[in-house]
Amino acid sequence: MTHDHPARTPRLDTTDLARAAVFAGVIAILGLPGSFSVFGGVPITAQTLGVMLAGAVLGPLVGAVSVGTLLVLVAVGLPLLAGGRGGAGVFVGPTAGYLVGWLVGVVVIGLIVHLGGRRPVWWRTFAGVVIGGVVVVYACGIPIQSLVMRIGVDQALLANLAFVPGDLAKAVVATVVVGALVRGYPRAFRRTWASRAAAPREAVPVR
Ligand SMILES: O=C(O)CCCC[C@@H]1SC[C@@H]2NC(=O)N[C@@H]21
Repeated sequence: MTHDHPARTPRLDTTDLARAAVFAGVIAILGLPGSFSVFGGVPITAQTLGVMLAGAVLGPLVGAVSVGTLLVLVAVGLPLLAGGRGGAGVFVGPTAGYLVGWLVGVVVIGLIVHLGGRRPVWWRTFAGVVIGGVVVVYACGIPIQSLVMRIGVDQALLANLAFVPGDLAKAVVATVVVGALVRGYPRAFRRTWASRAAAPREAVPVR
């Protein structure tokens, strides 16, 4: 005899943590080419590509663990941000809002890309990385930048236009990479929290 088991609360296991650590490493490595400062101490950086990939591949929960881990390591002083920066000071500087935006953004990306627990399709991946990895990151970053630098939000917004072409290019690269992974290494997406949460309830034997 069997009956439906209530939907399981997905738990993080060691594989999830290992995957989160790998992507925290990917984001850190993408900081190695350095950064290009445009205006007011907010650099152009390839690390946002890593955030996009973390959300799109790992999903919202493991993606958040990945970015959260990187931010904790930065806060305790590891020089993991582009240009070899780190330390608690960055969380009160002009880029503080963007860093918070990475954490919120990775969750939004994961939720959109893995909507309904389905495998990523290109248009949802692109929409997810643009909304979570660009719109959400700017929405968190611009107000804090304007506060810290004591400039108008409109001025900060205008300065941020410099990031748009590069960030859209990163969104395209992230979409292509995720598409290639879906085709060539679909296992990469089997363990996302969203897909496990949406999995059909298991029929468990009643003893
Ligand atoms: O290194 C830091 O302290 C965080 C950098 C934040 C850079 C922001 S993220 C969105 C936009 N796109 C970029 O390439 N740079 C800015």
